[in-house]
Amino acid sequence: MALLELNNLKVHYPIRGGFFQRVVSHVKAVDGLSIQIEAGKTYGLVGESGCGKTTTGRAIIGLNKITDGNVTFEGQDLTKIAHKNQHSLRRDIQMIFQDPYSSLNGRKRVLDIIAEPLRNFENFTKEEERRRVQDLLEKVGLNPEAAFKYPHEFSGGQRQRIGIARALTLNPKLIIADEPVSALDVSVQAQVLNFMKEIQKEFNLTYLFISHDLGIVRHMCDEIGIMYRGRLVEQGNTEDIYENPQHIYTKRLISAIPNIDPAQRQASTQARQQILSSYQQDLNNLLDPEGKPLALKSISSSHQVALP
Ligand SMILES: Nc1ncnc2c1ncn2[C@@H]1O[C@H](COP(=O)(O)OP(=O)(O)OP(=O)(O)O)[C@@H](O)[C@H]1O
Repeated sequence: MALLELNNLKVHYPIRGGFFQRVVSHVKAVDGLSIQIEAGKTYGLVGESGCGKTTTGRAIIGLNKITDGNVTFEGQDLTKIAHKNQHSLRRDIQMIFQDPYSSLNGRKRVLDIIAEPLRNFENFTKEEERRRVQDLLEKVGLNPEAAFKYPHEFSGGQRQRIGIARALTLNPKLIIADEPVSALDVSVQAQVLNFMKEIQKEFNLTYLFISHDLGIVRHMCDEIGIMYRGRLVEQGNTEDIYENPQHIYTKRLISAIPNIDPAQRQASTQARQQILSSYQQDLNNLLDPEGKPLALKSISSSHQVALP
């Protein structure tokens, strides 16, 4: 049984107009989307801006109203179960947002940001809460003292690690990562993506990975779905689709990735190896906000990022 299933999902936004602000039409942001994600896998939802990726992610966690179709998590239809049970099921699904600069509340300490989901679901004492947050900070490679600082005291990559720690607080089964690195510069992108892969095994996570970047998706995902105007035009095993795209739209997207031509691939792989080893050096030299070396894990060869 798939962990998450979308069955003919439709999300239409009403457009209002006229004196009485009546609904005059709809934007069919998602219009009949069906996907299945197996536990422990990463499914990439890919497509150009405006095709409905974010709307899909938000509908799964209940931030957007579903017009039709359903979302099934561990066999339970999220659109049908009682509100109380929805609440407990939704602790198993967390989201990492695109922009680590705006998605963390700048007026709250990191402790309060990461503890927020805990406060909605658990009755932890202040001491238990602090311990849990500081454990998570260590897991994401930050100093536990970061708990008492504010988001503006961290770099973009560090902030995204804080966002990841917040998503991990409740030990979720599924994480929806909506363009998790597109606001970061390329060297930091590699660190965050590799880190997401590392924690996937440790925390037994399943990812729905939303991105417009086919290079990154190829590195991250077991399966992909190519989305166009609210629907899938093609889905399947990532390598199969990259090697042998069937739909004209997929072919166009893939042909637009630099260095995807097999003749050039070997050279670009060597170039990537070189860039990655220099990133590794940068990683080793990374310091936390207090100038101490960060406890980062190394990039293993199986976790290499396809750089542009
Ligand atoms: N609140 C809203 N009201 C009306 N239309 C909306 C709303 N939010 C999104 N849309 C429209 O729905 C469509 C899908 O938007 P969505 O943000 O899901 O796309 P996306 O693929 O995630 O794009 P991007 O990569 O640029 O974030 C777009 O046409 C967008 O303009």
